[in-house]
Amino acid sequence: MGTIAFESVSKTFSGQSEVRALDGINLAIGEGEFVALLGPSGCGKSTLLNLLAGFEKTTEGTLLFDGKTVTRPGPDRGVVFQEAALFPWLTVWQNVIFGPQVQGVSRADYESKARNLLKVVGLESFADALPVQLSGGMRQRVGIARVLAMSPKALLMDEPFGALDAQTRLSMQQLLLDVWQSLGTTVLFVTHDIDEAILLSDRICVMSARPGRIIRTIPITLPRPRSIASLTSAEFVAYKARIMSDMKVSAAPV
Ligand SMILES: Nc1ncnc2c1ncn2[C@@H]1O[C@H](COP(=O)(O)OP(=O)(O)OP(=O)(O)O)[C@@H](O)[C@H]1O
Repeated sequence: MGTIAFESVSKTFSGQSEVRALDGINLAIGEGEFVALLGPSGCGKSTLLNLLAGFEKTTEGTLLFDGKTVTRPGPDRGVVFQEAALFPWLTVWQNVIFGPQVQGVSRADYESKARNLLKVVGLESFADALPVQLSGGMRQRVGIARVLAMSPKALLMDEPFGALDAQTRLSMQQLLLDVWQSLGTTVLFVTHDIDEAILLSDRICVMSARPGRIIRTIPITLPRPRSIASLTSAEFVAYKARIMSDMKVSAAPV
């Protein structure tokens, strides 16, 4: 469960001027797979994720989640954005249990799961804190726990660590590797960051500038379980060189 299929999906935004954001996207993601979308700003990465989240509608093509056409948002697809959308007036614990409570899950069913999630994200001792008392990285940890508390079949992550400093970002990448390793949830992860895409994913889809197309799919076969130590392996560096060349990224002239 948690399978994703984009079949010839295109998206045009109409307004004063039309914007062809995505063109002919074909992408099949299997259960438990971790796929990164990598590409320049404005290439349609967020649009692709928003279609799958059910926030936007396709213009052409078919988009299936677990074999059913995506028509609206749903708890089977948990979305994590750059800034965790926490309720500032609720404690960490109340934020994490909010979704299951609203869904009518019984307290007995959500309580042990939520406690475990807080442990997994290293925030057991902050259960009673308010979001304002937390750092950006801690807030993002709560955001992830909050989404996972809904037991989604897929996690849709849109630059979730983009606003964090380099060191916090590394620790969040490690956390996500560990969470994914233990839960096996399907993940679609949007990023600009080549290192992040290689470290985390089973497969990287490189997108072109607008209109967004998938121009290259690169399987990443670095051994798992991975850790941030993988960032310095020779294999990792070889992947990076190849992707930089695919994306035509080169050192700026001095
Ligand atoms: N609601 C909208 N209405 C009109 N145009 C839009 C809308 N949403 C996105 N676009 C346009 O579609 C294109 C793709 O945007 P999108 O945000 O998906 O790109 P992105 O790859 O995620 O960029 P970034 O990495 O900068 O977030 C852009 O040109 C953007 O301006």
